[in-house]
Amino acid sequence: MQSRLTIKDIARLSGVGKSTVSRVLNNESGVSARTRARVEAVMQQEGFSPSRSARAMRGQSDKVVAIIVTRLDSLSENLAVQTMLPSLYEQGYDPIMMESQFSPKLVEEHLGVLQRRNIDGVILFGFTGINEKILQPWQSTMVLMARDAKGFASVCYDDEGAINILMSRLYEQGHRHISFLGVPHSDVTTGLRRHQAYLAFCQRHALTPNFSLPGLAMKQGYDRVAEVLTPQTSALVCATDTLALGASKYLQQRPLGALQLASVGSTPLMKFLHPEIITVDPGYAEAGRQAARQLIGQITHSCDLRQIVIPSSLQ
Ligand SMILES: O=P(O)(O)OC[C@H]1O[C@H](O[C@H]2O[C@H](CO)[C@@H](O)[C@H](O)[C@H]2O)[C@H](O)[C@@H](O)[C@@H]1O
Repeated sequence: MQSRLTIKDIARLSGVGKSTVSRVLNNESGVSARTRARVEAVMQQEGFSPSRSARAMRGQSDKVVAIIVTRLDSLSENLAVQTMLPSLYEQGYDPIMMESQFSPKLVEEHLGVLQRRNIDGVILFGFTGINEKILQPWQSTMVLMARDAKGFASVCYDDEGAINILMSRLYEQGHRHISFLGVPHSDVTTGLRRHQAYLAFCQRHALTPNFSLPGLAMKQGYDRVAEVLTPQTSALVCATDTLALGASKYLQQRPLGALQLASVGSTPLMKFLHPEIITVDPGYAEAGRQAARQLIGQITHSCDLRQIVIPSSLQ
């Protein structure tokens, strides 16, 4: 049962000041482990769940959801977030943004804070290495983005489909020496699945694969593109727009003759800077819309936990 106690009451019962309780709630530093444990024990014992009442007292929204992105500077995640926000606002939800930096530990910490603040739900951009156990308390009020997990709602991209579309287009155009710049297999979706789709296409069409898997950063595309270029290479598929932007900068500085670039992303920046690059849109905007709709449905108990896969489309 939810308690009617205030932060002041918790401070009194724990023998600390209000600011210390607030620090514990916000997971801030400056509180000893012993004090933190004492305050948490009191809150648990009293069934204390502060945020709704605190928000209501401040005249703020009582409907709050969190969006945990992996990187605030990710073009693809921003596109998804941009379409989540209007749906959330429309239904009266205030979003809180957090960043995980691909750190499972940070995800755990963020979820701890959100749980203590008793928020309504979470949209979590997933990644390899997150311990699914820490997600369990959120099973009915969480939507995973770009990853699925048994028993959770999710919105994913068709990684294999995106690469197949690009490879088929290049093959139709007559390219037979197609290289690939990607992401290490430790990243199961953007890394392993996209690379495997490239290899499978090469095998089906008797093409010789030529690839490098540097990572997600633009600089890695710039630094490593030369590794995959041979005198025969006529096309290059990049697993992400960001890698393609790095590769194209390298190619601008050292022109190597005609080379058709292709990438997964189709972000506005890429379309503006390089309309000549063939791109596939994995459906980031649609994914954002669907995730917001799904989460609201879960919070209001009006929809099941669905696993949604957004189809890719050639742009
Ligand atoms: O360079 P970006 O615009 O950031 O796009 C790169 C890829 O970002 C996303 O994948 C990465 O983050 C996912 C969580 O959002 C994570 O699950 C995945 O392992 C990471 O590679 C996005 O899902 C991809 O489509 C982008 O290509």
